[in-house]
Amino acid sequence: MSRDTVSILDSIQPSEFATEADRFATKEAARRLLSRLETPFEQAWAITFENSGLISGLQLVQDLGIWTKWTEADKQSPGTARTLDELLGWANTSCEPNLLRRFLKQIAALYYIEEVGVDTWKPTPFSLAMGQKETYGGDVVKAGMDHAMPCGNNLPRFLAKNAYKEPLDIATFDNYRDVFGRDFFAFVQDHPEAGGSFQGVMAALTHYKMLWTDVYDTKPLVAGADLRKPLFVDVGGAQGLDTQRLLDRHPDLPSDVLFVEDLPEVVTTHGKEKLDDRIRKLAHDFFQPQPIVGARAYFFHAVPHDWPDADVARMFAEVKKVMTPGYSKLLVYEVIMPALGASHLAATLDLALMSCTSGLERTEEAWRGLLKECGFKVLGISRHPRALESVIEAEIE
Ligand SMILES: C[S@@+](CC[C@H](N)C(=O)[O-])C[C@H]1O[C@@H](n2cnc3c(N)ncnc32)[C@H](O)[C@@H]1O
Repeated sequence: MSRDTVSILDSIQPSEFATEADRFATKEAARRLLSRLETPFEQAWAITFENSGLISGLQLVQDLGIWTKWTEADKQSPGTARTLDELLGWANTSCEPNLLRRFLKQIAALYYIEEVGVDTWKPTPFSLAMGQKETYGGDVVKAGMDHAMPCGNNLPRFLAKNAYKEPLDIATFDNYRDVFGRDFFAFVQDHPEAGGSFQGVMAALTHYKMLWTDVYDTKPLVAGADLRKPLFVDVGGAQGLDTQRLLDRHPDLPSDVLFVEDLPEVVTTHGKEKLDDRIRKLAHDFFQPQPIVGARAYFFHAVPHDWPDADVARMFAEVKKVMTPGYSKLLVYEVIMPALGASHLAATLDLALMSCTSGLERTEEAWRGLLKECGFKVLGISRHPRALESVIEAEIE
């Protein structure tokens, strides 16, 4: 009975699922299964010691340049097993063989590479993604090292010494500043490596999440627009993926109606994604006067959630000043936290925000209250059962 169960579980492959929703539902069931099968000790050990060793190993192999070389070599000869000597030969600096071996043993024991003989491993889709820039897998791991882990490590002590208040004031009470001496967005502006890993996570998440154009029907927005004026301003738009998606949905849009705004070093340094030439990128601080006046839509995706209410009110006030009443829309593509059954992605993001930016994921009630306070009327909320986020459409009240 038990052997049959093991072989059935071992035989399940992602390719057999008809839809992404089926794959996801089965993965979640497997997670629940693991939480029933693991002993409390196994769970505590996995959460702490396994993960801290694993993330160190993944980063070390990345620093040595081995993931990239392995992925390149695998394109020539897919699935080939590689020996320790071959992997060491790809390293960009010398490394003691037994040092690398010790890390690879743990990475294999946790199934992120496949051990097929003594000192011999095959890649997995995960390890190949670590070596491929376009997947941003390496950035997600590095951002864990740069931001999430040091901040998470500090958070319980920080909250204890601040009498367990919710951190909602960046200027006076911010965990990131407690760790790094400056708030998150100030710090990443002066530290391009840490800023780059954060931008990589953003891009990875945006690729992973549902297209906003599948959650919100963009046709009425475009049909009702005067295309002699700006159409869409993606505020804090990072690499511009959401603007590209709007253009993909409406491929006949003219030049000079689509704008992506972000901090100067994001616009100049971290833009890895290829955008259509019709999209204009601008360096703009959203707490300063908005330069694109009278656009049909000002779009904020995963931007307000980085900030407490007082700061969101300041950024919304700048767009409100240039919005045309009755024409311009405020579009906010954000998590709406349910009272019951938040997904682990939404709940984890919420805590990452608390830990790194004094931000938060908001409930529908909190969103409605905040928008009202800022002088906006909610016209509708577009949701999709499989989407992490919803699009709140609002206009000037
Ligand atoms: C969580 S990311 C979301 C990025 C993008 N909208 C997305 O969903 O992928 C927040 C973005 O806000 C930008 N940002 C932070 N402070 C800013 C400011 N004062 N002015 C403009 N952009 C800012 C960051 O650089 C970052 O790209």
